[in-house]
This record gives sequence, C-alpha cells and structure tokens, in this order.
Amino acid sequence: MTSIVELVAVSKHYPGGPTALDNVSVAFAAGTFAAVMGPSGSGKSTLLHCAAALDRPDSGQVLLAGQDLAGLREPRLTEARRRRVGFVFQQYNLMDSLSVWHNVLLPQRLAGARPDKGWAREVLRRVGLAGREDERPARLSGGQRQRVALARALAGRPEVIFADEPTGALDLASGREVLALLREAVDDLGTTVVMVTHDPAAAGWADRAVFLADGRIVAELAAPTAELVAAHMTAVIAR
Ligand SMILES: Nc1ncnc2c1ncn2[C@@H]1O[C@H](COP(=O)(O)OP(=O)(O)OP(=O)(O)O)[C@@H](O)[C@H]1O
Repeated sequence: MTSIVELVAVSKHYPGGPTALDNVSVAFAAGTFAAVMGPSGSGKSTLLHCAAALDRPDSGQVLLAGQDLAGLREPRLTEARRRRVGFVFQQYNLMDSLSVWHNVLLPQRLAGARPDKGWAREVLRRVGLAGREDERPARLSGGQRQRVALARALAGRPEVIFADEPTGALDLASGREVLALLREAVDDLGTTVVMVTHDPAAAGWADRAVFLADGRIVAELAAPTAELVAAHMTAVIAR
C-alpha cells in the first residue's frame, strides 16, 4: 500500500482546551476513499487540518506524498498544499463576486500557475455544470454550489481531496450526488479522498471508516456500510 497521507504519533493540544489529538497514527492509501467519524469534539477537524497542512501538530510527523511537512516552512508549505491538495468544505467557500468559471480557476491563479482550461471545462462537465460557467454561485442551489466547489478542487489535479462535512448542508438527493462524484474522483481519476462526516450513510460511500473519540482512533471499519457505521458510532459514543 502506498500512503499518500500519513500521520505518525501526531498530538495537538489547544491552549486551555482538552487534547484535540492524542498520539494519532493513521495512513491513507493512494486512490482510496476514507471517512473520518466520531462524536462532536473528538478531533476530526483537527486531524483533517493537520493532515492537510492547514495546522501544525505539537508533535509527531505528517507525511504528504512522502514529504515531511514539519520540515517545510512558508512559502514551501503553502506550495506543497496547493500542488497536492484540494478542499471541499461544508459551506462551499465560493466567492460570490466571481462566476462559476472564475471560482474553479481561482486556486490555480492564486498559486501563480497557468490554469489548465481544457481540464477545468472537463471537470465542470463531470460535475454536471457544463454551460453554467458564467453564472454566479448565489444563483445556484446548495447541491450545485457544492459541485462547483468539487470542480474547483479537481481542477488542480490534486492527489488528495480533504472534505470537511461536504454533505452537511445539503438535502439527501444533493448529498448523494456529491458523494457519487467524490467516489468517481477516486475510481476514475485515482484521487485520494479523506472525508470528515457525522453521517453513516455518507461513510457508506467510503472504502474505510476511521472512528475517533477523545482525540484517539478507537475503531476502524473496512468496506463500511451505513448500518455497520451506525452500529460502530453507537458503540463509540457508549464507551
Ligand atoms: N481553535 C481551537 N481552540 C481551542 N480549542 C479547540 C480549537 N479547535 C478545536 N478545539 C477543541 O479541540 C477538540 C477537538 O475539536 P475538533 O473540532 O477537532 O473536533 P470535531 O470532532 O471536528 O468536532 P465537530 O464534530 O463538533 O466539528 C474539541 O474539544 C475542541 O473544543
């Protein structure tokens, strides 16, 4: 198994708060879809932020495509993130003043790269938004906005997409569309997806579910189904 993201004995403590991550070691294999689950406050977002180089752990190592992030200072850290990582957030994080097309190209423009416009057109087609390039995000539904965010993530050909509750603000049908597209990114493009979710049905789309409680990994499930995940969540909460 080739890991694209690996955390080795990662701990993170916020001043005045509890230990958000306590000696966590976990590796995410290239070209797989993982769900990170756990009760509120268990450390899911902290794990995602440390893995994605949005935050630094207090101790331990984070390896992104074999590169130790602790050894990188700005601006090299930002460069590594921009080159290898795409993000999808619960609240889309689109720029309402820009068209769909310019939102999709924005990360590459910010990185000073020449955007691959042919690929950007292709990813918009893949997410079902061909012909909507000139619209403003505010005129789109939640599901469509999240599909713009996914196109934006895919446009940079990232090795890994980190998704933080990507279906948290969506109705069931739109959520399913977004999950199917994440699944396609894994199966058709070989992208790795690491998704934080509270929803057992969402985790059912993944190849693996990892359960956190009190900043530690307490359980794992290969080939999760919604039913198995729900049963595990109940057991984790009852600990
Ligand atoms: N910036 C911060 N400052 C202080 N404490 C923080 C900060 N971010 C997170 N924490 C604390 O660290 C712990 C882990 O938080 P984290 O957000 O990673 O959990 P989570 O599982 O993602 O929760 P949720 O499902 O509610 O989003 C919690 O106790 C939280 O209160």
